Amino acid sequence: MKRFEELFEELKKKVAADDPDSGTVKAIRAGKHAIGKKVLEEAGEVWMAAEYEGKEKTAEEISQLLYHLQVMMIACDLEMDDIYKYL
Ligand SMILES: N=c1c2ncn([C@@H]3O[C@H](COP(=O)(O)OP(=O)(O)OP(=O)(O)O)[C@@H](O)[C@H]3O)c2ncn1[C@@H]1O[C@H](COP(=O)(O)O)[C@@H](O)[C@H]1O
Repeated sequence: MKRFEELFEELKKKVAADDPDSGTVKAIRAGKHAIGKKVLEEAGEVWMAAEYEGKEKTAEEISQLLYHLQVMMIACDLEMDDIYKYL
C-alpha cells in the first residue's frame, strides 16, 4: 500500500530523473491540457462508479483521480503545502 505523500515523492523523482519508462514523465511532457483531460475523465469515472459500480470500484477510480491530480500538481510546480494551506 502506498500513501498519498509517498506517491507524490515517487512521481517527483521520476520526473526529475526524466525516466523514459515512466507514464508520469510522458504525461508531464504531454502538458497541462492533456493532464487536465485525464483529470476530467477520471472525475467522471469516479462519479459513475459512485452511483452505479460499488465501493471497491469507486475506491479504485478515486485513486486514479488522485494520481492525475498529483501529475497536474507537478506540471504546475505545486507542492503539498501549497494545497494544504487551503484545506
Ligand atoms: N497510481 C498510478 C496511477 N493511477 C492511474 N494511472 C494512470 O491512469 C490510467 C488509468 O486510466 P484508465 O483506467 O482510464 O485507463 P486507460 O484509459 O486505459 O488509460 P490510458 O489509455 O489513458 O493510459 C492508467 O493507464 C495510468 O496511466 C496511474 N499511473 C501510475 N500510478 C503510479 O505512479 C507511479 C509511477 O508510475 P510511472 O510514472 O508510470 O512509473 C507508480 O507507483 C504507479 O503505480
